[in-house]
Amino acid sequence: NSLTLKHGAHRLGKRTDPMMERWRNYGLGQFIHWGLYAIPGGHWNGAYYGGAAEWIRAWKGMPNEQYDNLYKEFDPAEFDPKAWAEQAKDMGAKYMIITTKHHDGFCLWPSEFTDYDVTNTPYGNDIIGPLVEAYDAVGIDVYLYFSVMDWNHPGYRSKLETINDKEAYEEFKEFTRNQLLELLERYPTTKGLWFDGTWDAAWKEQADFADNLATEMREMIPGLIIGSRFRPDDYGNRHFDSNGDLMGDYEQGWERKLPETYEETKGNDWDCVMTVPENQWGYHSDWRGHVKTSYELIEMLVKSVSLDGNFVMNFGPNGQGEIRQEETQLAKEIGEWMDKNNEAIYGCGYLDWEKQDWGYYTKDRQTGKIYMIVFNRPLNGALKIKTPDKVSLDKVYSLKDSSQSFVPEEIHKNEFFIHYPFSEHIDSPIVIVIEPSSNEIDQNNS
Ligand SMILES: C[C@@H]1N[C@@H](c2cn(-c3ccccc3)nn2)[C@H](O)[C@@H]1O
Repeated sequence: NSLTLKHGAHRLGKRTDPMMERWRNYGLGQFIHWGLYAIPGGHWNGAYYGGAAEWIRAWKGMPNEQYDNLYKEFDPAEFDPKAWAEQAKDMGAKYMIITTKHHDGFCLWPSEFTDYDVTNTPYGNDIIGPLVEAYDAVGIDVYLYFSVMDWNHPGYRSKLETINDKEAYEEFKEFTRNQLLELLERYPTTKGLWFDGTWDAAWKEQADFADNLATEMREMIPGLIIGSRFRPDDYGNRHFDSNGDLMGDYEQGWERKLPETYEETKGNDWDCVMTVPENQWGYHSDWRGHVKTSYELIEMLVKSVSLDGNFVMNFGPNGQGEIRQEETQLAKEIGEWMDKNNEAIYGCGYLDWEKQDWGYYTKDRQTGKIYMIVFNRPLNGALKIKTPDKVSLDKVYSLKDSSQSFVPEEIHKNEFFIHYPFSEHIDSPIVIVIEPSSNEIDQNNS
């Protein structure tokens, strides 16, 4: 039996409007984490910080007042929003999420409501506006990342214990509302907000405030897309309300991890946001541990799309506003693969055929075309396919060369082998297209 919630999910099932349709067909996105934390880049006073670089202020090796004076050094001479947008375009990203304000509270836009923003730095200019403009100009939709948690604001509290806490927090809520409405006012082409820093107990008590604020934001920009990490329900639950229903427009919980099965996605829209190293969002000058290859990132992208999600790869520009060489190389390699294979990504999603060891299926939601994206080729070159009843595989060909067609060998009822001649050296995933046969429709109509 379900609880009656005032501030639980306001919609069951997926949004079906055009803005959300556009969102679910993106496939690939770019996250950009940029701010004052890029200046120390994971080091301070010659010491190495092993945590996430954008969290360096929380490290005992970084005295708060020293961090809080970094804004006096912010002057990114190499910042080139057009170049960033061009690179993202070449990589094949369809949307970009930019940190407007991270947990440290520093604002990359001129905010009327705080002095802790770009205008009070040697650089002095708005960062967000030129980025929105540059990305809009190349047709990449922009989403604004906003951290509710704000270590700089005097009214911020992680929990509300005293009367003072509650009074201070009321000011903080007003400040948060003001900044969000200001962002939507200043950047009306933004398609949505990516909220973070909403796990605090204090925020989890703000169901009514957050619900009203979400309504207000959607009135300002109809169709605005907001994930499940923004608001708490009547009992402080985020992502899924106390009845287990998804709050917001898509599930936003897949941070540095991916679902394994379609069942885990609960049939919701979702995005996965992913770091290149194990756990660095902001710029760290000394990446340690495993740094993902473009092969791994492409596999995560394909896996996301095969389970009806979007995959968002993170970039952390340095204190001068440069994209680091490792990320430039990855963007180039991913872009090369996307140039040849994006037909199997854009506008595609989950296919309910049994997953096979060789890789992932995606299905074009418009045409019904099926794509086999092969990562693990069997030593005998035989790619197994198990189909539902009444499906025949009468048009199968290589995406790279549609004249290279295949005649599947039926080995059992609804079970086939495609014998792919893995003669030439192949070091990136190949895509085989299966065009749905019309006879299934005939049979349905027969
Ligand atoms: C999108 C990513 N979310 C931020 C984050 C994640 N976390 C976090 C906090 C507690 C447990 C697990 C993760 N804290 N901040 C990271 O700093 C980055 O912005």
